Amino acid sequence: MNPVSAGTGPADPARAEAPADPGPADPHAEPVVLALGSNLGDRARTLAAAVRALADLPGFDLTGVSPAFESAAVKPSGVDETAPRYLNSVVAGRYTGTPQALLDAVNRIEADHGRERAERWGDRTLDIDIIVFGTLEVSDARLTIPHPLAHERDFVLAPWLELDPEAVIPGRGPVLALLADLHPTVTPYREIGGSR
Ligand SMILES: Nc1ncnc2c1ncn2[C@@H]1O[C@H](COP(=O)(O)OP(=O)(O)OP(=O)(O)O)[C@@H](O)[C@H]1O
Ligand SMILES: Nc1nc2c(c(=O)[nH]1)N=C(CO)CN2
Repeated sequence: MNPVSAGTGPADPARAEAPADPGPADPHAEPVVLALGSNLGDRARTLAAAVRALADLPGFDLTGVSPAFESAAVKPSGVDETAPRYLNSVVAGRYTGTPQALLDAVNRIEADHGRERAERWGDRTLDIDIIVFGTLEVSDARLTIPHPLAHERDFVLAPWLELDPEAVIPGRGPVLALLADLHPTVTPYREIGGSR
């Protein structure tokens, strides 16, 4: 089974006008899954803009965008019902660069959307985490892949499962089984996307 098997989810409406035949897939591209989150500002608009920025990224071929899910903010001290609620979505694609180059790119997209880093798990306009990068395992000062907390976050697993019912986190197991073990905190929101 393909550990990521991206591309089975709904297409991004923002790309509906793209040419129908994108040509053959790059054999060197790795299937990647990214988790997007926002709890400040116009969250749906920000997530849609982030999806478009990813689609425009050189070397990134967008293959799927999940519906958005809403949930209360998880803080280091636990669920904070007083904080602005999050919208989360998951994006699948194929990427030809290195994981570090993808991290640089997503950090730039976050910065372009006003992301500020003040406190751990602080409220944010946009967060983009790299969840998996093919079957690669990375552990260096800047990057841990698979994302070390993805398996325990239903705000990551629930949208990902919608996109890919066969998804697996290398070393952790099927997303379906991981999600079944969690107390559900998310509620469906709606499709993100929108026009440019
Ligand atoms: N898989 C990954 N995806 C994104 N960032 C990562 C990853 N692994 C390590 N990092 C590092 O984490 C740093 C902090 O990221 P960020 O501020 O977005 O964390 P956070 O979103 O608050 O927390 P969390 O990583 O638990 O979601 C980034 O600058 C990056 O170097
Ligand atoms: N509901 C929710 N809570 C969070 C989220 C998130 O995306 N959704 N992201 C965090 C740090 O990345 C911390 N807490």
